[in-house]
Amino acid sequence: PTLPHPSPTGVLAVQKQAMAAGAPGALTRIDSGSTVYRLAMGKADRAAGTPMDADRRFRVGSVTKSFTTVVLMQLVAEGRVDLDAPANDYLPQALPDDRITVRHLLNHRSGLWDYTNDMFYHTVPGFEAVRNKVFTYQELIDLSTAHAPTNQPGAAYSYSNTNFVVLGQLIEHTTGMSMGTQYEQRIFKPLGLKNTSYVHPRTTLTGSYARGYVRDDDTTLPLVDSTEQTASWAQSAGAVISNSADLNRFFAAVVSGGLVPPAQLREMMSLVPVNADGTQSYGLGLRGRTLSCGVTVYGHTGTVQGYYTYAFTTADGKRRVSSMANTSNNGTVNTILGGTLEAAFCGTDPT
Ligand SMILES: C[C@@H](NC(=O)[C@@H](C)NC(=O)CCCC[C@H](NC(=O)C[NH3+])C(=O)[O-])C(=O)O
Repeated sequence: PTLPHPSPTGVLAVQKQAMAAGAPGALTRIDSGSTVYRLAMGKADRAAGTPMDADRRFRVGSVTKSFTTVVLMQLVAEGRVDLDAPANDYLPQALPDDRITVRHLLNHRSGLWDYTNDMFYHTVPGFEAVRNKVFTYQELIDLSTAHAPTNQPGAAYSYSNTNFVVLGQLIEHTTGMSMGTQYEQRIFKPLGLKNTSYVHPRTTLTGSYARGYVRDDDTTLPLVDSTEQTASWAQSAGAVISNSADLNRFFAAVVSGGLVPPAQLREMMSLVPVNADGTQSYGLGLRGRTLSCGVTVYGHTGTVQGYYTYAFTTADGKRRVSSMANTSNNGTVNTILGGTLEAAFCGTDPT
């Protein structure tokens, strides 16, 4: 089906609403065939008064999970990892349940508790306690397995950062190489993603970037500048830094088979509904969103202190959008920002 034209005015309306709800700034880039829309407003740096622009780098949070999945699926294609084998076959230290398969980690059905539930129960104190900390994968996994599982392996979908921390440990243990090197050699370099990096545990962003501001649980308190952090609590579940152009190029490459062979791509894009009306789904390290005009788009969302991200593509890679608002712990902003998908793919314009 041919898509409606993108609505740049619809994107601007969404970004304006996100700012009214507390985001210091927002940016969106749409690549639609050879047409590019770059839309930004508000501030990239509140203290300096620097205006936002659509090319600035930012922390992409869980969009990292799609990068980690590409590395893993390349290992599957190379015959080095079997999706349906017990994850314990590939780990230095066993998970409590041998029935957890590699696939369960990729589709959030392992039942492993998400340690961030405890870590960030109180948003700003939790963040301040870890922002300069460096964790090993095992330390994060141990925080999770101190809790009972949320479900039996395979029995239910339960989103958990722990799954992708285990996958980071699995990839490093299997290849003997760091995640950073794997991202660089298997994705960043081949695709020429010059604005994408994995600098864990370095805390600073380089080049032209947006600062991020996390909101306190007491919303009467000022925003906290959360730009510099090790992101070691997230690592292979959320520590990639990128920009809208690179994310759009990445997801186009994923769905057009430029990064993983057809068999593995089919597995990644096999979506299982995860909400009541089926408009939200999950494949392997990929979220699916079915929009009002009937199109299902593939990609991932991201939430890391100071940054909300949406990065999605059509199944054929012809139209992609990446949006970011530089605040977090503000569900209203996060929901509003999701409206850029409707504007970009369905031409929806609330004005
Ligand atoms: C949901 C999202 N997941 C991710 O991006 C991962 C990396 N982030 C999280 O799990 C949220 C960590 C806390 C953020 C903090 N929240 C709190 O501290 C809440 N008390 C904040 O909002 O900055 C996704 O997959 O789309």
